[in-house]
Amino acid sequence: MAQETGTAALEVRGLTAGYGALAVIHDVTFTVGKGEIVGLLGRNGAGKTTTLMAIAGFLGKYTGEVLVEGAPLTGPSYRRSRGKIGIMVEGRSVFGTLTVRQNLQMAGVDVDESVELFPELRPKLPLRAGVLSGGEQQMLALARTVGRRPSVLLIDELSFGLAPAVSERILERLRAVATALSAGVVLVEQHIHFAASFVDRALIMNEGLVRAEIPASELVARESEIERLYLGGVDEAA
Ligand SMILES: Nc1ncnc2c1ncn2[C@@H]1O[C@H](COP(=O)(O)OP(=O)(O)OP(=O)(O)O)[C@@H](O)[C@H]1O
Repeated sequence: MAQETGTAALEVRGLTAGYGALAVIHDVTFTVGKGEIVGLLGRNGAGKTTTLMAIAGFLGKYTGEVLVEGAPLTGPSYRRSRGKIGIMVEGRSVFGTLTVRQNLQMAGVDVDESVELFPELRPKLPLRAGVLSGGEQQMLALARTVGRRPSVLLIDELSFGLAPAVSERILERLRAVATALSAGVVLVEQHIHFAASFVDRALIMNEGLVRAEIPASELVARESEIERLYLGGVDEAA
């Protein structure tokens, strides 16, 4: 499972961020080890996507600190995200009219390495990405994101809209990639049962705050408590 060795892949300290003057997430603090997958769970609007965007530096000014492999991130957002952080927030971000091979090449990734990490893509290389299934497109989007070998991967709802068996295969590939690259992964996942199978621990967010940190081994047993306190009505979480 987790392969934390020495310096963490990602440290988020006291991160407060939002849109314009409106802070949406507050004092978010957590660490992700190398090779570790941390799930981010929460109801709609809890601040999960905002957390990923803020870590990647896409939200302008904020308070707090983000460190990748011990080094604080500074500088324009594009430099951060193109370097040590890979972020996938908009689902299937592939070019439908280009081939799978061209999609990989356009992302600047090594095609041979990509198909080693994602063997399912090898027979699809000459096909236009638009004819791939939803799951295959999601895998291609993931391959494009991880192909530059980032230290940190921020992934939003990889399983959204996919059949459970397809989601499982993609999440298995994500686990293999995290291990192969020693990358720290933050994975937004709506389904507690998927999270229990594929993350090492989960952060439960509610109203922009991290309310609990729960090991994967306890997620299913504590499902009803989590649903009641954090994923249910707003007032109940107080
Ligand atoms: N571009 C934006 N401008 C202003 N407010 C925004 C913007 N994007 C999101 N928000 C607000 O920030 C809050 C958190 O949204 P966010 O998308 O981070 O939640 P989430 O946990 O990812 O939800 P979901 O599971 O529905 O995707 C919500 O109240 C949302 O309305």
